[in-house]
Amino acid sequence: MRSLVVYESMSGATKALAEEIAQRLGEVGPVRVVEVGALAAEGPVLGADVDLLVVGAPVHAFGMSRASTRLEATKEKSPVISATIGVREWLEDLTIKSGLRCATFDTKVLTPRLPGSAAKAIDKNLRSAGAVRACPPRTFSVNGKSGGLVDGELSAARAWAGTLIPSS
Ligand SMILES: Cc1cc2nc3c(=O)[nH]c(=O)nc-3n(C[C@H](O)[C@H](O)[C@H](O)COP(=O)(O)O)c2cc1C
Repeated sequence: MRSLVVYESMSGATKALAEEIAQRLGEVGPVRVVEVGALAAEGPVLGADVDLLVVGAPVHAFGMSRASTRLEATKEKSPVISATIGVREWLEDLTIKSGLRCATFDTKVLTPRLPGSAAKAIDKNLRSAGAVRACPPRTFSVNGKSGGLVDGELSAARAWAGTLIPSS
């Protein structure tokens, strides 16, 4: 199984999860983990050789980030990792093969627990573009806007990635 793990991240929490997920998926086949702006710079068409697409992003203002929320994030921490575009903008131009398996995740603060999901929005967009769900969207928790992952979330992400591997 060839996997592509795409992430957007401001201060590194979502990136750390993406790398953990990629490491687990790498146990069963080739995997690439890439920041969304870097991938978008390669063009809007996703390689036909990908079997599983995993996309992760932080929740900003109850959903996917926008240019304005990413600017706001730079006030929390600068420089940010995803400094060019976010998943929202990448999805606008994305072309994928029909039937591509996809899984989405997001990061959001543990307390106060706020409504809203980036993962659900990404999932909806990917399925509109022709992807099929490998599993429901998943949320992982962080300690405040740039306080890093809540303890246990890296191992939870690893376990979640394991559920994306089809049993042979
Ligand atoms: C501008 C901005 C808006 C945010 N809005 C929300 C929100 O609506 N709900 C929430 O739970 N967390 C919110 N957060 C916290 C982010 O989800 C958190 O910073 C992110 O998960 C950290 O991941 P990263 O290190 O990969 O950027 C917001 C953060 C920023 C910077």
